Amino acid sequence: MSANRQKTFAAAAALAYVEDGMTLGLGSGSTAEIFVRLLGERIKDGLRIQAVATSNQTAELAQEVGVPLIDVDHVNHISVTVDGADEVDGHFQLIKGGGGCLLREKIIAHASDLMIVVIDESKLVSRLGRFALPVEVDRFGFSITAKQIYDVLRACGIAKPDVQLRRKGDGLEPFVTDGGHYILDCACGAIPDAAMVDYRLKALPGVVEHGLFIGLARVVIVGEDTEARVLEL
Ligand SMILES: O=C[C@H](O)[C@H](O)[C@H](O)COP(=O)(O)O
Repeated sequence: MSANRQKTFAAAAALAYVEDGMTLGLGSGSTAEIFVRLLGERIKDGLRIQAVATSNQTAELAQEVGVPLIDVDHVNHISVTVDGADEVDGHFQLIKGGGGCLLREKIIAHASDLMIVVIDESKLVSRLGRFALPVEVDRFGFSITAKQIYDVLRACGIAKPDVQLRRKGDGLEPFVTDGGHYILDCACGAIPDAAMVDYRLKALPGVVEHGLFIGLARVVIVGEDTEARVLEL
């Protein structure tokens, strides 16, 4: 069965958490995009909400499908954020940032009363790390930061980390985030202690943010072939 169908079940189930008058955080990526499109349909049917987007791409889509956006610096309170993930483990720890939107996603998730993660089944893992961990870094001295990240990952028990600068599709130019930073993708194989990696990466001056989301998601909705499974902490 297609991952797209599973993503649609998950995104549709997240609508049950949306109520009139809420300010929502809109995540990024293909699953969050399905949610935004479904939200647009509800708004056409009379739902009244406003939203803040976690990427330029999501903002463009929201405008296209009629979801009213509010400037992030005019938001007082965000009730619910709905976002995708690249990996989710049994403790609701996430890897995010496959699309390079992790910084804004984390800012909005952290400011929300509730973060709901919508995924297809393939994203559930017993241990994080099969997906390369994206780390957003300042462009200045990124090679120095890459070396420091390598050392941190080694110190966290990852035997052979591989830290690579993310490039655009053409492979020539570095990928640049909405915030103007580079992404270093860190292949780890498995991450034995995500909390330690979180803490130690954040201590590096060149690291702007990383894709480990720990203690943020409280609801995970897993799209399956015929329905969605809602997991709550
Ligand atoms: O930067 C991108 C985001 O963290 C996405 O939410 C994540 O990569 C999952 O995307 P998708 O739903 O397309 O698999």
